[in-house]
Amino acid sequence: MSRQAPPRVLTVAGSDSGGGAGVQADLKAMLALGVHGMSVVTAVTAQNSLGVQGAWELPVEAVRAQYRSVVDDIGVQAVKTGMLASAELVEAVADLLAGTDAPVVVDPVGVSKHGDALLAASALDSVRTVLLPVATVATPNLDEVAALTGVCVESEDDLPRAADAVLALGPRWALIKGGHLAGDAVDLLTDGTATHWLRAPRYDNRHTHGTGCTLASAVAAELAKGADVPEAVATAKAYVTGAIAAGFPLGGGIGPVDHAWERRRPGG
Ligand SMILES: Nc1ncnc2c1ncn2[C@@H]1O[C@H](COP(=O)(O)OP(=O)(O)O)[C@@H](O)[C@H]1O
Ligand SMILES: Cc1ncc(COP(=O)(O)O)c(N)n1
Repeated sequence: MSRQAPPRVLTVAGSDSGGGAGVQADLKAMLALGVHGMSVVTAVTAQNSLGVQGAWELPVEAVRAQYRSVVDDIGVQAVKTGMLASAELVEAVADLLAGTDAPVVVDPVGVSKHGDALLAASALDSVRTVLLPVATVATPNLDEVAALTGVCVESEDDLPRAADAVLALGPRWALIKGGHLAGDAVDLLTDGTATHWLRAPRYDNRHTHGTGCTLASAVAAELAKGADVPEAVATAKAYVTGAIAAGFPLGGGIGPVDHAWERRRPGG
């Protein structure tokens, strides 16, 4: 007797050879949260704990073909986007996503934790004008907020202004990640009407490679399972917080979060 398929979630993102961020992090988070993860690879990076040693974009045709293969046969209950590399890819992906009814989580990935560029400066305008308008939830970090809106966040008090500036670009919800501030790890979720502060203890752990990818994928997984946006974000925040607390050293630099932290707990 065959069982019913779990909810299906698609990541449209770059590959991280080191396995800590990008498509690899996305698929691990999706597995941990009980959905079937699928991928459209947009770019391949040679990457490890020390940095990004090289990056190669895939042709637009290859990105479109992967998307069609997945969506036309298997179907998706949620989509997450990550590294899109160039204006051409941002526009092609936004065009594909404009045709889906599934919720779309856009993580507007700009630079890696090591400071390496993952998006061409010339693509920022396309992110603003065609990608963010198709997002159900946009999840920028503070550097991405500054690059996209010009708003500089220096403390928690600036988060509402940042969220308003991101919402003005068209996503239904903005989740502003305050992970780069000092103090508690505070994020702000709003649709312009409802406002939810998400507060977690800051873990003094430098092994945070892949935090943003993991959070956005967890939001997509929960949306695919039927949660509404505030519920999905609350569950995803708890999941990424546990993964950061359990982040481990790997190589000589910044190690990854532990996607399987719940299974490693006693009794998990
Ligand atoms: N040291 C930390 N301890 C706990 N939570 C953190 C820590 N660093 C980041 N976070 C949280 O991880 C999530 C990802 O945020 P962030 O690291 O800012 O994203 P990005 O990877 O895009 O730079 C957010 O929920 C943020 O608050
Ligand atoms: C392919 C790819 N996608 C996204 C990130 C961002 O993750 P982080 O901000 O943790 O470096 C990355 N480093 N590599």
